Amino acid sequence: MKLAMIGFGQAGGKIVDKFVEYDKRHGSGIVRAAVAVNSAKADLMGLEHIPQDQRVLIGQSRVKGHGVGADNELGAEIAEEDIDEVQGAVDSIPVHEVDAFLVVSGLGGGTGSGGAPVLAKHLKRIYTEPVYGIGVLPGGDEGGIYTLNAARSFQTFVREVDNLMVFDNDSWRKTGESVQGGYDEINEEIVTRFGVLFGAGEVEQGGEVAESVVDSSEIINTLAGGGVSTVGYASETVEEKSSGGGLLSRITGGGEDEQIDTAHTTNRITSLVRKAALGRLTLPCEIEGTERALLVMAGPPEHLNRKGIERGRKWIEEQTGSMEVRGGDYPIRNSGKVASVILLSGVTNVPRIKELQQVAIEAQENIDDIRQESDQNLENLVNDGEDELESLF
Ligand SMILES: Nc1nc2c(ncn2[C@@H]2O[C@H](COP(=O)(O)OP(=O)(O)OP(=O)(O)O)[C@@H](O)[C@H]2O)c(=O)[nH]1
Repeated sequence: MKLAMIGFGQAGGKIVDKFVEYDKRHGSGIVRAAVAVNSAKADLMGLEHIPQDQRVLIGQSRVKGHGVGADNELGAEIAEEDIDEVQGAVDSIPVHEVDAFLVVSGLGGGTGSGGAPVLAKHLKRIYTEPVYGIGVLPGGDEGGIYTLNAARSFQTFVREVDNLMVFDNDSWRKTGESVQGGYDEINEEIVTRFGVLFGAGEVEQGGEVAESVVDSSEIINTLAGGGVSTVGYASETVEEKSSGGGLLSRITGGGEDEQIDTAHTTNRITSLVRKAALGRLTLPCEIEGTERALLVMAGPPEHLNRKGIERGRKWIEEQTGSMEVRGGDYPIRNSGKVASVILLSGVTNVPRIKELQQVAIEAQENIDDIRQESDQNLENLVNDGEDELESLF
C-alpha cells in the first residue's frame, strides 16, 4: 500500500527517515512521499533520507528553531499557526497516487504530541484518503510531563485519525542501553513490523500464490472502524529454494517427502502465528475482544502455504473472538526468512492506555481544582474590593 508519511517532531522524523531507508533497501514501494515537520532545526538537519525540501521548520517566530521543550500546548499552537507551511510540503505529494496518509509522532514531547493531532485533523478535512497515525508512547522512566503529554495527546490523536497504531517505548526499552542506541534498535523494530504490513499490499496479484495475496483494501478494511491498533511479529530463518536439488527437489519431488515438507511448512506458519500474537506486541494488550485482525505471512513463496495461513487465521479468530479476521500472504523472494505479522485493530483491553486515561483524568481534576481556586481568589478579590468600596459610603 502506498503511503504519504509525515513525521512530526524528533521521534516522528527519525522513524519516517528510517521508513524511507527501509523502503529503498527492500524495494517495497510503500513510501510514496515523506515529509518531516519540527520546531527544532537541529532535529531536521539530523535526518538522512527525507529530501531537504520536504523538511518543514515551524514556529520559527515563537521558538527560533529551538523546539518547544516538551510544552505540548505550545506544540499544538504553532502547528495551527504554521499549518500552511506544512500544507506547502503536502501539496507536492501526488495524492492521487497514495492509498493513505500516515502521521508518525512520539506522544511524550511537545512538538509532535501537540502538532500531530492538529495535522491529522487538517488532512482529514482536506483529503478523502484515510489518515492513520503511529503514536509512540514514552518510557515510564521519562518523567511526569512526558506521561501527561502522552495522556493528553493520545486522547486527541486517536479521535482525529482513522486508526491509531501504537508503539509503547516502555515495554521495548532494554535496561543498560544508551538512549540513542536503544532508539535505533526500537525504530528498526517499528519499521520492520509496519514495513512488512504495508508492503504486503504492494505485491502484484498473479503470482504462484496469487489467490491469497493480501491487498491494500484488506489493510484499509482492517483499520476501518478506528480505535487503537497493535502489531505482533515473529520470524524464522529458512533455507532458500535453490535450483538443482535441496529443498526444491524435496518440494516438487512428490510422494511422502512432499507431504512431510507441506506439514512442516504448515506447522511453521501456525507456530509463527502463535508467537506473533502471544509475544511482545507494539502495544501490549489482551488480544481477546479485538474487533478486527489481519494476518500477513511473508517470505519465499515455497515456504508459504494456504493451509497454514488458514489455520493461523482461524486460531486468531478463536483467540480474539472476532468474526472479522483476514489473512493472506506476502511472497518475497530471497528474504531468507518467513515472518508472521498480525495487525490487531480496535483493541480494548490495554493496561497502558487505562493508566494514561487515569493520568489524564487526574490532571483534568487538578485543572478543575486550580480553576476553582483561582475563581475563588478572584471572587474574594472582587468581594473584598466591594466591601472596601461599601465602607467608603
Ligand atoms: N521510538 C522512539 N521514540 C523516541 C525517539 N526519540 C524520542 N522518542 C520518544 O518520543 C517522545 C517525544 O520526544 P521527541 O520526539 O524528541 O519530542 P518532540 O515532538 O520533538 O518535541 P520537543 O522536543 O518537546 O520539541 C519521547 O518522550 C520519547 O519517548 C526515537 O528515535 N524512537
